[in-house]
Amino acid sequence: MTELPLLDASGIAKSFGAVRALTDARLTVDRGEIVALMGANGAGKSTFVKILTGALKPDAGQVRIRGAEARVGSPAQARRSGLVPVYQEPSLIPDLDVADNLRLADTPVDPFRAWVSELGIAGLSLSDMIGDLPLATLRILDLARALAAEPDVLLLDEMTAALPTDLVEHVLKVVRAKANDGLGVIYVSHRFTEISELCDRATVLRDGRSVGDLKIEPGVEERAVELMLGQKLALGLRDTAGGAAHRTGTPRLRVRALAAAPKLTDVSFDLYPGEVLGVVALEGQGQDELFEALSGFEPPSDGTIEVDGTPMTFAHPADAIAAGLTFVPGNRAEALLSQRSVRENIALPFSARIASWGPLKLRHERERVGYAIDKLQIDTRAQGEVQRLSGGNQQKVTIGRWIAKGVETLLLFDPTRGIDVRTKRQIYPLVRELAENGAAVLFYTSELEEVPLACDRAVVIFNGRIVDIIDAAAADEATLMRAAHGLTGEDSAA
Ligand SMILES: Nc1ncnc2c1ncn2[C@@H]1O[C@H](COP(=O)(O)OP(=O)(O)OP(=O)(O)O)[C@@H](O)[C@H]1O
Repeated sequence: MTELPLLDASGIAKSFGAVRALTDARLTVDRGEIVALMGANGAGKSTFVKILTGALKPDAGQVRIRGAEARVGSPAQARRSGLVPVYQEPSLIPDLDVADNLRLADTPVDPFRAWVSELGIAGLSLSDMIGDLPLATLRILDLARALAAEPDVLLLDEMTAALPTDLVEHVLKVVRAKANDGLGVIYVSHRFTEISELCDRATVLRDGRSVGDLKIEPGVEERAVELMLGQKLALGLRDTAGGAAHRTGTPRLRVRALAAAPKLTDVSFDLYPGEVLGVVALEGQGQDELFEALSGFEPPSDGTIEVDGTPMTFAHPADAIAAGLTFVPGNRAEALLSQRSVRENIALPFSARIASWGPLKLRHERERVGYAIDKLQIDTRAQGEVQRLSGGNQQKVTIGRWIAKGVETLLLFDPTRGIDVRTKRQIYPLVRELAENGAAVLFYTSELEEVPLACDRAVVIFNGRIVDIIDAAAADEATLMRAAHGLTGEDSAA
């Protein structure tokens, strides 16, 4: 007799007003199985995960656990049924410390601490304030909390989207080991490399409907994309030629011996107009401090920054903005006015010049906003409030703003977090177009495969210093990975 599936959800439907997020979603997970839930931005993945874990009530459908109807009417009920999520956005309360957050959710402290260190985070104190911790650490804490609850089915919604490669490796190892012990896992991700490394099977959603199941095997990627999008898409090619930058004359940004506590020790580079300069680093090598110093959020402790040949001191974000430096933070919550509309959010930078608005400018603004929405294919079905968009569509809004407005110097910190494969392919040429129109772009990405697709060169930061500068168009992931681990030249050949 074949064993009943651990989890079996079928016929799930959910609408938000006029938006039909799910019409007929289904999936099954067996004991010990890791199932990828795939779909383009806005396909309904997060809504599905929220329904399965009691955060949303479905309009229709059935959830069965080992063949018996399951009660998932609230998060507590779902948890008692063994279904435990890590949602797409960090769920810990920023104004409380770690210990208080654990108390609130009745999380046992010792297993939590054991999972935190197993997952690669050292030196966490229970008195650390959540609001002071980097996004990547928060994601690990969310996962450690979920594992400490001893689930039967773990639902991970883009858990790794903000994680650099080394932490991703820890997560994949732990999840695989738990599955080997019998845990069922639902794994939502836009990262194919992780899905093919980790998952046994994929189930694909398109426009709120389950459209197919695929066994993960070599060559499955193309078929998965076709199912997700309803059309074929060429993968793995750079769409635009590189080398728009002429690295002569005065750089837009000249950084020398920049240091910022605790991790940035000595970084020097030049960024030229017309150039997209990648930044490659594993978790906590100083990249957060570099972007905070350049955007005026945390003044550096040492070193110099010149913009177009003029020395600058950024004591406040306003100083960096006045010098033409635009920062797009990795944490979209910091960048968006969540209760305002998509259009208002994209038009935000225009309103800085409100005094000079006339009818022509307004029309120009509307056209530019429309252009960005169109170019990024932002799903505007729930456009009245940006917080109602899917995660990937919110991320597109943070970028769309600068596509609409145009920029001099753009500091992008992991800009494609949670964005689907098709839109990523649309974003790289748009970033390159900004550069070709004279912008200088600094582009940190936690996804190494983006470097050759988007950048001209990449600086590799290890231990707070630049250890390598790589010609990006030719850089493969293995080369970048070795460099990110601090292995260059002869070391890496060994
Ligand atoms: N509270 C809400 N109110 C209105 N619409 C919503 C709400 N939550 C989700 N939606 C809409 O439901 C649809 C599906 O969103 P969902 O977040 O489930 O997509 P997703 O597949 O997880 O996308 P992504 O890959 O971008 O995270 C989207 O059109 C979204 O705007």
